[in-house]
Amino acid sequence: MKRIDFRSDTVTQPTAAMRRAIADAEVGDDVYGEDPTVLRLEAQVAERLGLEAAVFVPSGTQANQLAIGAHCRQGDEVLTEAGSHILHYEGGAVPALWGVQPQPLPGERGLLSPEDVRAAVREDNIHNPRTRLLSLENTHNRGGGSVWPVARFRSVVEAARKAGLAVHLDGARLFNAGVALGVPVSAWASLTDSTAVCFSKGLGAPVGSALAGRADVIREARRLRKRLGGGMRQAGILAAAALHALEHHVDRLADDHANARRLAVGLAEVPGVKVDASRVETNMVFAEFSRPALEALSLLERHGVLTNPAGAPRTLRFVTHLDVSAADIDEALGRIRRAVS
Ligand SMILES: Cc1ncc(COP(=O)(O)O)c(CN[C@H](C(=O)O)[C@H](C)O)c1O
Repeated sequence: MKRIDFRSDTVTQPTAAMRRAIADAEVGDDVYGEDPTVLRLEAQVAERLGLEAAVFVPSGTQANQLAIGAHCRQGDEVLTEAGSHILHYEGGAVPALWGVQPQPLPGERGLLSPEDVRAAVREDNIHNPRTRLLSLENTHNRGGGSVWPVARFRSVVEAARKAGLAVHLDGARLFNAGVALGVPVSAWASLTDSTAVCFSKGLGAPVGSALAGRADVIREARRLRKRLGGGMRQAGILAAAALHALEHHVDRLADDHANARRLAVGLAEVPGVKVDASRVETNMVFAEFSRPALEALSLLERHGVLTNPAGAPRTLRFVTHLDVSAADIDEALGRIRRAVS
């Protein structure tokens, strides 16, 4: 039975056209700054995000961690929403790599308010960690793929700036946010000091992310990347895939969003499954089952439908992507109906 894989949009496979772009890539030694394809990608990402510079990195996790290392010093504090990826899925890197204390702030579907930020910033007192950075996430993974309204994002960034904080955006799925609202990704990214974007998720590249930002931040991030062993040589073969993805796979994210809505509407009609289809904003569907999440996950897996836990006791996360079609959605719904009946 063909597996229908909703575990994540990280599972996408490079298309034949992308593989041709990889094979034809012009390359050089990127540690010497001589890989023309990496240089082209970094320039394009900076320009598209409305930021001064960018550095190509192997993963979204590394992009986020380089930002924290570049913005913060030991004993500093980073404010972030309580469900953020940097808190839950990066191996404790914030304290482990940088000696920085994360301060989780309860948000709603991953979004914060200016008041949340103002209330969390510590006064300058020798007892206190220094609140140095606000790290936001758009779309928000544990928030269900939620999108930040641009005006709200701007007001939260302004509150952080007034308090003297730098602002980082984990934009692993920022292109999904842009397609969902019909705005360029610079609408959010240009307001920040640094923004991470991933090519290896919905955009379908096999590997790679980028950190864009102020030139001084990216210079420091590049040094930290080398320190972490992230200096890559002929990385143009990976950058070519990212360039191909930026050219051919951004607009089609709307298909993933339509498939997510299709899945949500279908799941809402399955007995014993609870889904609020109106809350599906991008490529994620959070569905509550009438049994513990891991039991539901195993049951669906036995029927060839792969998912991941979503963080709540009975909820599974379904992520649509390049390798899931509308026909796959209908097939999966049939399998899920049979599985839970
Ligand atoms: C918001 C956000 N920021 C950063 C990352 C890290 O990207 P990678 O390190 O996996 O490239 C992810 C990956 N998210 C993955 C997924 O959703 O399946 C897992 C949870 O790590 C992410 O969702």
